[in-house]
Amino acid sequence: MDHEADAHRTDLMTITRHVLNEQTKYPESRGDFTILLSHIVLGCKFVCSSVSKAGLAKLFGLAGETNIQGEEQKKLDVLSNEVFVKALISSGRTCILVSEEDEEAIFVDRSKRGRYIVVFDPLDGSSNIDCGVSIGTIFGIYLVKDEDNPTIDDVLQAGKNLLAAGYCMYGSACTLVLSTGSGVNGFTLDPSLGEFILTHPNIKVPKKGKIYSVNEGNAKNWDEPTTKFVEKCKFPTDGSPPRSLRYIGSMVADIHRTLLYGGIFLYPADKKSPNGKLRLLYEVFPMSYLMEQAGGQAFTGKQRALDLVPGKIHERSPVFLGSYDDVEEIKALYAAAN
Ligand SMILES: O=P(O)(O)OC[C@H]1O[C@](O)(COP(=O)(O)O)[C@@H](O)[C@@H]1O
Ligand SMILES: [Mg+2]
Ligand SMILES: [Mg+2]
Repeated sequence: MDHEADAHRTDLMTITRHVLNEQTKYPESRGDFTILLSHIVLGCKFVCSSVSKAGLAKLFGLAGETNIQGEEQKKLDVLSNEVFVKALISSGRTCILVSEEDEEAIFVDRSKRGRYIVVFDPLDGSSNIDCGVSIGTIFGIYLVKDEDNPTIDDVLQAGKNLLAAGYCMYGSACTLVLSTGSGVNGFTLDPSLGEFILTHPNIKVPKKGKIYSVNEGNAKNWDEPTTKFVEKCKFPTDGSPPRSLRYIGSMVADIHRTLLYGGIFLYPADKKSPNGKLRLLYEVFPMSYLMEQAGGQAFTGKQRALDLVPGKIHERSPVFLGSYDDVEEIKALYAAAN
């Protein structure tokens, strides 16, 4: 055997093995986190399979449509929520769940309770479902203070306290991007094997990007720093070429592109929505955590996004996140305006 060639062969790493490897860094670990993640992975596989069949809904009676027998079916975002709630509770490792789809936090029954809090957006970018554009699931994981007495204050923690965060994108491939606090890794589902395989090890967002991503339809209501930033992207005055605009309208897909290609994603405050649109706990925090773990930054217009402490579970926040240098630029514009 050619040992040199063998040494250069890349290891085949499944998500389960990756998480088990991470676990060995914590000798006191009881494997609870690994079990929790395996249930999140299960939820992602289930939703991925439902999303891929969404276009057939009318024929076969899948989510959100009336089937040929005239039976009403559940909408895909409602179905996804039920899948994740069930998968998380049955892991036996969660104590509080916060979902975009549920007005109140879910406190898990004592008999099935564990140490982890999971905040999640079961189906992000849901307006893109019907045209087959990429959508996803976003999640963040916190630890509860006292497993026997979980309270809502356990959920209202700063984003910097997250233990882990990730998203699964249901796009041309099903890709799960995860950080457990030591970098960011991306896994692609091999549909025939049913396994997520490490395809994007140690993702680092380029230090500076050539793309900006924003809903320009809101431009007439923007504040001055955002307006100036976008103007600079289109009409640079430093001799650099104009930046490209890319906006999918699914946060998962826009952030995935930003992580891999660099650039900046903006959902600013505006006159109509003074807190922006995106939800702090299950959209802004997990994505900001991933961006920082990949070497980028996340800023609210006033402060580091992960330093915010939510006052309520469905609170919103403006956010600017992406390549380190691009976020520095918007920070400088806000500093100059204040
Ligand atoms: O349509 P807009 O205002 O540009 O908003 C797009 C944003 O809204 C969202 O779709 C909100 O997510 P949901 O589909 O989970 O409600 C984000 O994914 C996306 O970044
Ligand atoms: Mg969303
Ligand atoms: Mg959603």
